[in-house]
Amino acid sequence: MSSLLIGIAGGTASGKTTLAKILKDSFQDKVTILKHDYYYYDRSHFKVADHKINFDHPDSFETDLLIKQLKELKIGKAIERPVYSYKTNERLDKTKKVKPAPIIIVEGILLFHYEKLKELFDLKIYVDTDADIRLLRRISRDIKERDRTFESVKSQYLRTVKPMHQKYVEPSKYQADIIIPHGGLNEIANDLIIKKIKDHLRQI
Ligand SMILES: Nc1ncnc2c1ncn2[C@@H]1O[C@H](COP(=O)(O)OP(=O)(O)O)[C@@H](O)[C@H]1O
Ligand SMILES: O=c1ccn([C@@H]2O[C@H](COP(=O)(O)O)[C@@H](O)[C@H]2O)c(=O)[nH]1
Repeated sequence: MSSLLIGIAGGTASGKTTLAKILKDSFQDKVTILKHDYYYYDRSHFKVADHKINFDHPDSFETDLLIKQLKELKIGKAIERPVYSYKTNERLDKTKKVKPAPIIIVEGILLFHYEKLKELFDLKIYVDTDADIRLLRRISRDIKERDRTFESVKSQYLRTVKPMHQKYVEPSKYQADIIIPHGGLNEIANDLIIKKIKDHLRQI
């Protein structure tokens, strides 16, 4: 089985997970989703409040491991992916088994920054959402789901998230095959991607 590898990149809170979920709902067990975030290095020795961690720099991820595991999935082998906690900045001791599937979706802010990772994708999608909308979404999400305070989201955003977005994420947009404006619930774009996936499934 040759899997179709789809990369979904875009700034924080642009709608990457939302799009990946829409595709998963449409194709169910034919889709496996991986997040680059699972591959964050362990930073449990720092507290988020220390403001010393730059989670938005390309060196924060163990990207070589993601590349290795994607190559295994692509040839039909199951992998044991890392498990990361946003609440403690920790790579946990346990791993999680991920089975191969005809469609493998990877999502992450910086996927198209790395040459060797970028070239693995059969389809590269960049979800493009205005910075003010993304910031508002991130504030709500991080307070609700990632145990953060407004002050910590604000200072992290100004210190690292915004400058790294401008330096690394935004330029990587031009590596994409498709750029989706108003990310998340853009029905026309989502329908086009669904059609592309159906074409692939018909061929295998
Ligand atoms: N089109 C949209 N309209 C309103 N809220 C959205 C939309 N797309 C995503 N969201 C919300 O914004 C937050 C971030 O979206 P998410 O898909 O998780 O982004 P990402 O994976 O890029 O960080 C989530 O709370 C999600 O429910
Ligand atoms: O421990 C962590 C790990 C990551 N982050 C932030 O997460 C976003 C990437 O996730 P999205 O779902 O794409 O928003 C990135 O901007 C990191 O700053 C974190 O805060 N803590």
